[in-house]
Amino acid sequence: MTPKISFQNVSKSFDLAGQAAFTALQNLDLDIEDGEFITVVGPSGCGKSTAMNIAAGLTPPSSGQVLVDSTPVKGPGPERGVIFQQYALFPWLTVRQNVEFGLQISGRPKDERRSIADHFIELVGLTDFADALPKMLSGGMKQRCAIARAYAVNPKILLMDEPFGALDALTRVQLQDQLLSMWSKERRTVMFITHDVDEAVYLASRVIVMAARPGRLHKIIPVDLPFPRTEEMRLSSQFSALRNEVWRAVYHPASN
Ligand SMILES: Nc1ncnc2c1ncn2[C@@H]1O[C@H](COP(=O)(O)OP(=O)(O)OP(=O)(O)O)[C@@H](O)[C@H]1O
Repeated sequence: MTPKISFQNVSKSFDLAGQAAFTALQNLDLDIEDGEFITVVGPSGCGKSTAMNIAAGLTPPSSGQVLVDSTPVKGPGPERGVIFQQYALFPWLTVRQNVEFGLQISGRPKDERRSIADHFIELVGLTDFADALPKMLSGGMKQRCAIARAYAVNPKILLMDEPFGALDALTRVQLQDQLLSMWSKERRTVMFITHDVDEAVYLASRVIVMAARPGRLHKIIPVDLPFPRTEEMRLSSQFSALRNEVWRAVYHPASN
């Protein structure tokens, strides 16, 4: 099967004034299958965001290439939705208007925009706040709105850079379940960066562990837990074994 996203020998260096170029990412080879949910973990500075930004078309690679559906990425595209840790909502638009925004740009008629937006607002549990402005929402609600907005434009790929990083533990767990439930209904290919080892194991079918200096792929850990994931699974011995394996790979890469 052709991978949905294919990193092919991707490297990125940054020229630092007066110093030798800094290698943020070195020779990344990674295939992500259509409909797959992968998480990416690794110590700070190992090139996770750099890799994602290259796939998003926001940063060009120094060498190598990323293919999406066998076509080299040359810039951002509507088939790739990007969600960052900051909510990036328009403060002067309501929840519904924020979610409709991307649909408006793509020229969808008004009625259609409204029904698509309402569908995704319901999916993320914000129906009662559809007419509220972002300033009236909690951090978790803003992030749900950002997710609904990204989903509404129907991207086949979601690139998520620590989207739940700023949230409290309970909201985070709720959003993880919501995201998985949307993913199973609306099957997308997801690349999700996180610093949270539990989150990495809970969400993914494979955890991609990166190492730093230079940023590179260290290990791929398959998560053999069935979907849908449940709260009981988090407490299982299989889950703890996986969590320990990921933890060791991230924090003790030399012995793994
Ligand atoms: N525009 C830039 N100019 C110079 N160096 C950069 C630039 N962007 C990233 N870097 C460097 O590249 C390395 C990788 O950064 P990146 O943001 O990809 O890491 P990360 O794994 O996502 O880190 P974190 O987990 O802390 O977010 C870091 O050392 C960073 O300082």
